[in-house]
Amino acid sequence: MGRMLIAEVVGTTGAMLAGGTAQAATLQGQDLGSLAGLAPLGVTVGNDAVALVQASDVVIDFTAPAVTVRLAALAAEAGKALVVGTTGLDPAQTAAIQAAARQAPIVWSANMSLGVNLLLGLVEQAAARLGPDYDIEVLEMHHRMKVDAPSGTALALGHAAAAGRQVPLDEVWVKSRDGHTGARASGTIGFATLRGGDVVGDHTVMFAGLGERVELGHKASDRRIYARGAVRAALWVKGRPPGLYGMKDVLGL
Ligand SMILES: NC(=O)C1=CN([C@@H]2O[C@H](COP(=O)(O)OP(=O)(O)OC[C@H]3O[C@@H](n4cnc5c(N)ncnc54)[C@H](OP(=O)(O)O)[C@@H]3O)[C@@H](O)[C@H]2O)C=CC1
Ligand SMILES: O=C(O)C1=N[C@H](C(=O)O)C[C@H](O)C1
Repeated sequence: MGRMLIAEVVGTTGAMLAGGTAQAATLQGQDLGSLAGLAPLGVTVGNDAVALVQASDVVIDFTAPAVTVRLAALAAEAGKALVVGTTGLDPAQTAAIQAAARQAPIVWSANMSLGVNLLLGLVEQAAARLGPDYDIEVLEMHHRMKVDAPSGTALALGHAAAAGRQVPLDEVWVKSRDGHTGARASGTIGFATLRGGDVVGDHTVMFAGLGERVELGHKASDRRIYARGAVRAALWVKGRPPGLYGMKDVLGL
């Protein structure tokens, strides 16, 4: 995603690349433009997150949960805006982002695409309308390099379905199944995770009733949609008051 984000920032009117950090020693000092397959930009990879936050109006983060928590703290300290795409945060890490959003404007979304954010509303509506006689299952597939499961998007879809039913997701979720599970408990929301190849991101929410099944889904075929959404969020969040925002706010959905 880092490379995609560089290309998207450079190609977007009104946006300018202030810098970027990476972890790998081999990347330090390399030109960010060359890394992204563009002409050299004269801006190189660093490893100083404090300097990056100081140099930026908005920081875009697609990394790993521990990095996101640190960046959110730095953004809060400096009062700088942050866009977070990273998934797989645990409850304590989630609380840290929420706390940082009291001092800085933060857009946080498990999926920056327009299609998925539209789907979230449709799923909430379907869950509310179809009612408890329809069993809800969320199925997702991603590329073999993905490290967290279920995907952030699958969990967001689960939250949307739970909101439609007016129940907290963590009281009804079944994140995986194995062995003698017994019959499906009524009212639960199940998750199934597939990993393989170069799948960009497939999500399906099934509402399985007796005699029919409704399926709502989204298939991403180009990771650029995420970068495009993130840069749009960055332009939107600059200058906003502190708070935790979502793509729904950015897209006006
Ligand atoms: N919200 C959305 O729309 C989307 C969210 N994502 C999420 O974004 C995250 C990243 O995904 P992806 O790009 O595929 O993952 P990658 O593993 O390819 O990239 C993660 C990057 O984070 C960097 N990183 C890790 N630790 C540090 C550190 N301490 N300082 C600086 N950089 C660091 C790594 O740098 P290095 O290479 O040097 O190790 C690497 O470049 C995941 O959580 C994924 O789920 C992905 C796509 C869309
Ligand atoms: O890691 C990915 O690739 C993606 N991660 C996000 C998620 O966990 O939902 C968004 C998208 O599905 C791609």
